[in-house]
Amino acid sequence: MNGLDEFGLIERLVQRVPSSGRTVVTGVGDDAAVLAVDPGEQVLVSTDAMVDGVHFLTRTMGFADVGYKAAASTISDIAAMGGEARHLVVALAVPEAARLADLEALYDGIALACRDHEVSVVGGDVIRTGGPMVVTCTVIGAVPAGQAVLRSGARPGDVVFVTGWVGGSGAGLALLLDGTPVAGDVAAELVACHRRPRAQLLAGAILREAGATSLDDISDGLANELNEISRASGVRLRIQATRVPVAPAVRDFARRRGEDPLRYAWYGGEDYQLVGTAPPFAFARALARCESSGVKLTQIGRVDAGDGVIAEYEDGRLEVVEPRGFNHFAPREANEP
Ligand SMILES: Nc1ncnc2c1ncn2[C@@H]1O[C@H](COP(=O)(O)OP(=O)(O)O)[C@@H](O)[C@H]1O
Ligand SMILES: Cc1ncc(C[n+]2csc(CCOP(=O)(O)OP(=O)(O)O)c2C)c(N)n1
Ligand SMILES: [Mg+2]
Repeated sequence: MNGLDEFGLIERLVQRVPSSGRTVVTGVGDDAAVLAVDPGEQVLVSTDAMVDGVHFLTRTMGFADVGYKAAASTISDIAAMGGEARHLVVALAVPEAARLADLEALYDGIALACRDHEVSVVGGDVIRTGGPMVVTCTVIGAVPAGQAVLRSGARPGDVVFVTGWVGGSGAGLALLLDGTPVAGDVAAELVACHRRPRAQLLAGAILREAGATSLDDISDGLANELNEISRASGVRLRIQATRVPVAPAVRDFARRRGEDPLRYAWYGGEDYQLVGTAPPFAFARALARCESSGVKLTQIGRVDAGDGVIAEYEDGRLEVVEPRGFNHFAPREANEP
């Protein structure tokens, strides 16, 4: 580590990231951070690990991308509760072969994600490992007391919606792994979706305020997340497949590979868009606010009594959407979109 010991390394890395904020009483440097909460709030906490060889390869991501995505994908869990993200704690397991410049690039990626999402780093841990690099981010956020949007509130009659475009990250990964020839701008867009996802904090807050009844972020694929909501809420979700906003670049990419573009939306994962439900009047309110804020929001279906997720295709075909998608403990071939 260029002659730096553990404490020198921590100092060097922390210098690169935003570390103060309105609610930071004591940040990096003591046994624990001291954080203020406003009256009438509840605290949100979530953690996610990113592992070399599982979540990224040197072939698919640079170190700055790894840092950015580790932070943004963790922050996304706060968006999925309708909350405000505030602080990040970063635990870093550093393999023997890592160079200081790699860790600095990783931290520059974390710093950029912190700025984009208005979050500060208030602590962490650095350890050496004989195994692969592991970056674990823990995010701390807040939500008005009693207003966090759970997965369990969907009710028959609600609208099912998704934010933004989906499928880009899975297609970007397929492109990085197999190198399908596509136009330069299409390739750049798909790769950016995979490497630099953004947490949908504004959309989450708008949807909470408008009265969404459930929310989840797309880490493992739309098929998995819809099934999570169906299971937690005890309802059936009926999805109109043609309404799923598969990104135009994904359609282009899939066409060249002779694939169904929808597979990247159902099973690709890591889009970090939000999927959820709301009563029709609440959805209309959210849609108006999203339009005036430049947030894309699309109705993709309806909630019925029953269970499971059903997709309706243009030709009238109905299909059960199985909760298949990324699963760490499934056989390797089951994790391909
Ligand atoms: N090792 C663990 N110990 C305790 N809770 C866990 C553990 N791993 C996951 N969880 C919890 O299980 C739930 C589902 O986890 P996960 O599928 O990873 O959620 P998500 O896809 O939203 O990140 C979350 O509430 C998470 O905090
Ligand atoms: C090299 C490589 N192979 C496969 C993937 C795909 N992938 C890895 S983890 C994952 C799902 C999201 O990660 P997870 O740890 O399950 O996040 P969580 O659901 O806990 O938020 C996906 C789609 C990838 N990003 N990179
Ligand atoms: Mg998780």
